[in-house]
Amino acid sequence: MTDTGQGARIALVAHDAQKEAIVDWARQNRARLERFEICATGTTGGRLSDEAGLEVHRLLSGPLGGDAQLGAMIAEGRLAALFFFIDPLAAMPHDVDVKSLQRLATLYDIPLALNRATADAVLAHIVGGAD
Ligand SMILES: O=C(CO)COP(=O)(O)O
Repeated sequence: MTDTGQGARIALVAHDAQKEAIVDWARQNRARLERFEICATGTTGGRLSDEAGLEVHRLLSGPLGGDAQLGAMIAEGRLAALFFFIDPLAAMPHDVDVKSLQRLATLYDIPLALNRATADAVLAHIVGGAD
């Protein structure tokens, strides 16, 4: 597993129906998230920056290659954890990219949170590692 210590790179991603939820979660956890270098897919990153005040490195939008960029980071050992608030009720045109990202996170044993409850648990875990 990639090191999750202070300053490690983490990624935040949310499908459209979950963007309010990830912004709300990020606001509530801003102090803890700021210990890390944050990457996000394009639209999610814009919202996190504007509405949660986080410093975010924005990648391409997910459907335009952002999920694939994150998958490459995982394969190269450059991502320590992935917070991916997925929409469980809608089909995505870029489903293959979504699946690929989840597969690579699983393959490379990256902490992967797919909903808010697990995001809380993963964040507590990596913050503990960063102390
Ligand atoms: O589609 C996404 C993840 O699969 C998220 O992309 P955006 O943050 O650009 O909306």
